[in-house]
Amino acid sequence: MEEVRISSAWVASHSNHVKVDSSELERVVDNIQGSIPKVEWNFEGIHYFDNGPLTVQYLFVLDALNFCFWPDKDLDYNHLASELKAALLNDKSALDADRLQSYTGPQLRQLLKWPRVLPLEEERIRLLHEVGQELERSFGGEAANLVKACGKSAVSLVTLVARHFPGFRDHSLYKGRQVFLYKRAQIFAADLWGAFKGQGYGYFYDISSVTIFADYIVPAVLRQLGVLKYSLELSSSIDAKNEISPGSEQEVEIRACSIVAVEKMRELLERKFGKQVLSVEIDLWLWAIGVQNPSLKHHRTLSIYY
Ligand SMILES: Nc1nc2c(c(CN[C@H]3C=C[C@H](O)[C@@H]3O)cn2[C@@H]2O[C@H](COP(=O)(O)O)[C@@H](O)[C@H]2O)c(=O)[nH]1
Repeated sequence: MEEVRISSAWVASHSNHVKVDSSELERVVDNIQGSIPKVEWNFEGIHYFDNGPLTVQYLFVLDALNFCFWPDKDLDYNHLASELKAALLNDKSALDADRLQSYTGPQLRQLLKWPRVLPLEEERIRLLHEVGQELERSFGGEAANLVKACGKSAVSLVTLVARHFPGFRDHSLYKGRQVFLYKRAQIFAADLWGAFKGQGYGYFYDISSVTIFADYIVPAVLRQLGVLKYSLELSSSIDAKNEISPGSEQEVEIRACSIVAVEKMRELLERKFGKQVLSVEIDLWLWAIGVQNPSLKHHRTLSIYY
């Protein structure tokens, strides 16, 4: 995703609150002796998988809702993934395009076995409807057709998803410029790649183009590793669990600098150790570290993008 790399690099070079610390980056890479620990996709064993188009539908709906869990301290991604799986095992048509268009908040809560209002619930419903309507209008109701239309290119898939589904257009304005981050659109491509083990619906000749998925866990891990350095003001705000406004300089810098840090890590792995690693693999390693550390302090932004 050239536009993600280029616009994130611009943010990093104009950043006021966040810096990528190259010497710490080198230390981290040396510590692991240039080998990114391998983390299996679905290491948690929570995802639906049947090796067919229903898996694609599942992953698309999952990534349409893959954002903002932190406002409810008991809710997390695992819950969403495993309850959507349970819903499909119980009723194979639960995520059909016509059904997606008719879910109400209480019905979604019931589907996810969640006892109270979900964070950003109205947005989740609006996005489910958007996915159902556009899948029906342009892709015969099936996310699998969306994937077939991308010609085995992850870049085309991300572009196609963003073009058809406004809820996936994860971008910001930073100092007047448009910055592209595309977290959920890119993670959809990566989830297909991971679930189908790079075969069939998961084969993309350009999977190396995908960047990390700028969420609230990976930046917190990079900060803990010392690779991201925050200003005193930003550090105190995050540690005090203050909310950071969506689209603020601080928020965009946190996300963009995380992308840049991992791209630099990738370059270093190649230059120093001759290793070619995908950003997706680094992402999964960092994310797995983060979710296994419940005391990790992450930034809190109300957003449908991550
Ligand atoms: N960068 C990055 N961010 C990711 C994921 C995933 C899940 N990926 C699945 C794919 C294969 C694996 O086996 C995973 O199961 C979720 N998130 C983000 O984390 C946050 C949720 O955190 P918590 O509130 O603690 O559940 C939220 O912003 C969510 O969007 C990832 O892989 N990379």
